Amino acid sequence: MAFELRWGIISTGRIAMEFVKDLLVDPASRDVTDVAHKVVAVGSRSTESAQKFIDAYINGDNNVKAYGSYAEVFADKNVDAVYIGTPHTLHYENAVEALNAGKHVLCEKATTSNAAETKSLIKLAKEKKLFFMEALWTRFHPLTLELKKIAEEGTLGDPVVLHADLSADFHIEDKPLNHRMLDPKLGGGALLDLGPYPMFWAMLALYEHPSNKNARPTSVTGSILKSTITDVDASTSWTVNFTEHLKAQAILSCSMIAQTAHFGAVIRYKKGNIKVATPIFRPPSFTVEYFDGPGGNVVREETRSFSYVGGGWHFEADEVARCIKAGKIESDLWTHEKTIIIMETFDEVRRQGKYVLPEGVEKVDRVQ
Ligand SMILES: NC(=O)C1=CN([C@@H]2O[C@H](COP(=O)(O)OP(=O)(O)OC[C@H]3O[C@@H](n4cnc5c(N)ncnc54)[C@H](OP(=O)(O)O)[C@@H]3O)[C@@H](O)[C@H]2O)C=CC1
Ligand SMILES: O=C1OC[C@@H](O)[C@H](O)[C@H]1O
Repeated sequence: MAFELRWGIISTGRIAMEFVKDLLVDPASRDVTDVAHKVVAVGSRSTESAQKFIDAYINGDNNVKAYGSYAEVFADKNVDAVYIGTPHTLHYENAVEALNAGKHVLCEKATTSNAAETKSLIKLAKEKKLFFMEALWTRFHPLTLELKKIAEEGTLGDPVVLHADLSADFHIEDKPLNHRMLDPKLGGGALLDLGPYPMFWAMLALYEHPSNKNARPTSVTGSILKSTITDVDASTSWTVNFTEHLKAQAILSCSMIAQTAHFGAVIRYKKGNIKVATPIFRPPSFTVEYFDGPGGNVVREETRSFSYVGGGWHFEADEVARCIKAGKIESDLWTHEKTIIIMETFDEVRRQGKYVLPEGVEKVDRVQ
């Protein structure tokens, strides 16, 4: 009998819609039989919006509660886990409230405004013995699991350099100033929205590589180009070195004013490359190139492609359900530590690039 996780959703924006649509996909379509999902409540800043969301994406199911506040979702006894799909800078207070109400939490990326908030949330989750995870969905895709096996079985040797970019032209010139990509109060800009994905590939390929022995990054450099519309970052690049056990560097970038680059991520190993197709949040394929020797001539190339029913968010939902079923408070695949490292890196990039969030936005330890 599958363990059924009962979800409460807060917010009715684009990603909440994608996530809920995936919760409704039959787990059997992805060969999952141990866990299942049920949406029991949707909370929005207006009851009308919550009801519209239920009508549009949950087939108007009368058993799903429509609430005009997030607090009512947290208070609902039938909710086991809360999914947070609000803008980044609201995640902290939303997650604190959910955890204090005794709910497990899956929280969208960027987890919070800064690392101090993330650490504070994780401390609270531990105290309450509740599950907490950043919704880094790419980590749970079948493609990622397969790529990791190939990357770590030894033939390619250690990773040396990784390049990853995520850019998209958001046409910000046509957006209102309170749009979440433009408003500094909502943590607008490229880094907090798109940056988690280049950073994810660095974490997977470099941090998680067995030769790195879980060593944290040894240095970070960052450069920010501000938007001409508001004081958020339009294009950002950064490097992350892992030099304690590896000699490896990640060269990462993101932009909300450039078209998506033709390359996604390239991981360069001593004896080959892995090329991850774009878009790097949900790559359809990757190609492995094997070298003949030190000259770096490619002698063999293999491409693997992946497809499934749904958008790909259900894999992270399955992980949440499995962890909660097993009584875990964190995922082994996407640990609290990885989320903290990402947020610390973003703090440092913002510090170097002089992107300061407005007074009062960062609820814990404002970045100097
Ligand atoms: N994992 C992924 O693939 C993706 C993740 N994301 C992440 O999800 C979060 C939300 O992104 P997205 O869904 O695109 O954003 P949207 O603007 O589409 O939706 C955000 C929702 O948050 C709620 N909200 C609460 N307070 C505010 C506020 N002050 N301003 C605007 N909205 C508010 C609203 O719901 P209501 O009115 O019902 O309360 C709104 O619909 C971000 O942190 C982003 O990084 C985004 C896209 C993809
Ligand atoms: O998580 C995301 O992935 C896809 C992007 O389009 C989006 O802005 C971002 O939030």
